[in-house]
Amino acid sequence: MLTDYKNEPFLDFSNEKVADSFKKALQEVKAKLGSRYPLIINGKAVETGEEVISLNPSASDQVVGYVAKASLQEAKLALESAQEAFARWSRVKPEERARYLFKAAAIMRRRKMELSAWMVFEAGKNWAEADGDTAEAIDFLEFYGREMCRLAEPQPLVRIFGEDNRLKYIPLGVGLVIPPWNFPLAIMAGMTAAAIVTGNTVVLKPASNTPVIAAKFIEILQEAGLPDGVVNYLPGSGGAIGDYLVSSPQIRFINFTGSKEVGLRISELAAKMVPGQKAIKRVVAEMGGKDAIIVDSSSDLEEAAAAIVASAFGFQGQKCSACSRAIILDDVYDRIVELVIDKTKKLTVGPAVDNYPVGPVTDSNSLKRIKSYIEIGKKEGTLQVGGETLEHMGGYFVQPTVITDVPPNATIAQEEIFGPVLAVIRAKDFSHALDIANGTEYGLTGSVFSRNRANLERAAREFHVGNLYFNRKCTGALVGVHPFGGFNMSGTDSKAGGRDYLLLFSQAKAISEKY
Ligand SMILES: NC(=O)c1ccc[n+]([C@@H]2O[C@H](COP(=O)([O-])OP(=O)(O)OC[C@H]3O[C@@H](n4cnc5c(N)ncnc54)[C@H](O)[C@@H]3O)[C@@H](O)[C@H]2O)c1
Ligand SMILES: N[C@@H](CCC=O)C(=O)O
Repeated sequence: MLTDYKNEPFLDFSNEKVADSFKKALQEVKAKLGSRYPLIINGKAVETGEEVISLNPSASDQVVGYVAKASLQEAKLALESAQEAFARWSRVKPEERARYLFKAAAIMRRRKMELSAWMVFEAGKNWAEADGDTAEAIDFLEFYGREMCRLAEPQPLVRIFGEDNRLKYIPLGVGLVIPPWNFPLAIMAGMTAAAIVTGNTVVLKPASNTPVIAAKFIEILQEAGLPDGVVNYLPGSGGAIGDYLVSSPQIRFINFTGSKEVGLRISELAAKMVPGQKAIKRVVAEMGGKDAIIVDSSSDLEEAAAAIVASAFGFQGQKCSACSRAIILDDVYDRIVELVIDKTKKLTVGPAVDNYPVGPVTDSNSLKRIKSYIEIGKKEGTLQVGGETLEHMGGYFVQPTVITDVPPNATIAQEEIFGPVLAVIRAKDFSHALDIANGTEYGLTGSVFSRNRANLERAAREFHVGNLYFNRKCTGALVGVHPFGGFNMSGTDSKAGGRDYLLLFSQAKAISEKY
C-alpha cells in the first residue's frame, strides 16, 4: 500500500551537522571530477571518438567530466534500442513501472547530498538551490509513480444497459526527451520519468552543459533495475543530432524544455510528415519567460522587495520563473526601488562551492549575452546596482543588476535575458500594471503583492500566466502543489507535477463489449 504523496523536505544548512555533511559530500565529489562517461544505449556503455567537456562555471578551468558525444550513428542506434525495448516495456503493468520510479527515488534520497554536490560543481548552484533541485527530482518520481497507479485504476464512465465499457490509458511509443541545463536533475528526471512510467521508451539527450548529473541519474535507473533500452542516454550537440532525432519517423513524441527558439524549431520540424511515419508527433514544449511581480500601494513593501530580489537573483536569475520585471505602482515606486537596491547590494557573488548567494552563470556565451543586455539596459533605463561582469574571478560571474525607470516596451523589458538582471517599471495604476505585465509574448509566472482583495481577484482573472502567485515570490513551484507550465510563447502549458501531465504521454483506448 502506497503512502500519501508528500514533498521531499529541504535540508537546513544552518544546522552545523548538515552543513558539515554537505562539505564532506562536496569533497567526495571533488575527488571524482574529471571522470569519463560513455553513452548508454540498450543498457550498454558506448564510447565515441568525440566528447562533451563539462566545466565548472565557478572555475572554468576545472573539468567536471568528459562525456562521450553522440553522432548520427549512435543516435540511430539509440532509436533502434528504444524501439525494441518498447515492445516489452509497454506490456509491463503500470504498477510495476511505477515501482521502478519509487526505487529510483529511494536511491536518490540515499544519495541526496552527493547529487546536490554534483550540481554545485556542474551547474553552479549554491547549496540550497542544488538541494531544491534534488528534492524536486525525488518529488517527480514519487508523484508520477502514484499518478500512474491512479490512471491504471478503472476510469469512471457513464454506464448504459447491455454493454460493458472500459477506458484505459496506453503508451504512445518511442519519445525524445530534451531537457535544459538549469534544473539539470529535477526537470531532466521529471520529463524522463513521466514518459517511461506511462509505458513509453525514450532517447534522453541531456543538455550539453550538464551531462554528468544526467549520467548519475542513468546510474540510478540502472541500480533500480530499469530494463535495458527503456531510457537511452545520448549526450550530444542539439544542433548536430537534434534535427535528425526530431525528424525521425519512429519518434512518437518530443518532451522538450528549453528556449523559445529551439522549442519552436522542434515544433515546426515535428509537424512535417516524413516517409515511414505512422502517427502525428506530439510536442510538449515548455519554454522561456519574462516574468513580472506587480506591487501595489496596499502591500507589505518589505516583503514585496524581498520577494522581488529572491525571484530575480536566485540561481543568478537563470530560472524560467525568475522575476525579470518588477512593475511598481507610482505611489510606492520610490520606496520599493530603495528597498530593492538595498537588498541587492547585500548579495555577495562567489563560487557555488563556497555557498555564495549569487554564483556563476552557466557559460561564457551566457555571460556575453547577459553583458550585452546590460549595455542595452543602461541606455534604456537607469543602472542602480551591479552592471559588471567579473571575469577576473575565474568563472562566469555577473553582478546582480537592477535597472530602474525602464519603459515597458524596452528590449530588457521584453526579451528573456536569463541572468541576474532586473528591470523596474513604473505603472500609473493597477490597470496599467496588468497591461504591462501582459505586454510580452510570454506568459509563464507572475506575482502580485497586494492587500486589496479586488486587485487580487482582478489579477486572478486578467494576469495571463500559467503560474500566478499572490504575496509571495514567483519562483519555487512545488511538485503536486503548483503544477507548472506557461501560456503563450512560454509553452504548451503542460503542467509538470500536476494531475494532467501523464496524459500527455498516453492515449486513451475505449473498449465496448455488447452483451
Ligand atoms: N518553461 C519551463 O518549464 C522551463 C524550465 C526550464 C528552462 N526553461 C527555459 O529554457 C531556457 C534555458 O535552457 P537552455 O539554454 O538549455 O535552452 P536551449 O533551448 O538552448 O536548450 C534546451 C535543450 O535543447 C537542446 N537543443 C538545442 N538545439 C536543439 C535542436 N536543434 N534540436 C533539438 N534539441 C536541441 C539543447 O541541447 C538542450 O538539451 C530558457 O529559455 C528557460 O526559460 C523553461
Ligand atoms: N519550476 C521552477 C522553474 C523551472 C524553470 O526554470 C520554479 O517554479 O521556479
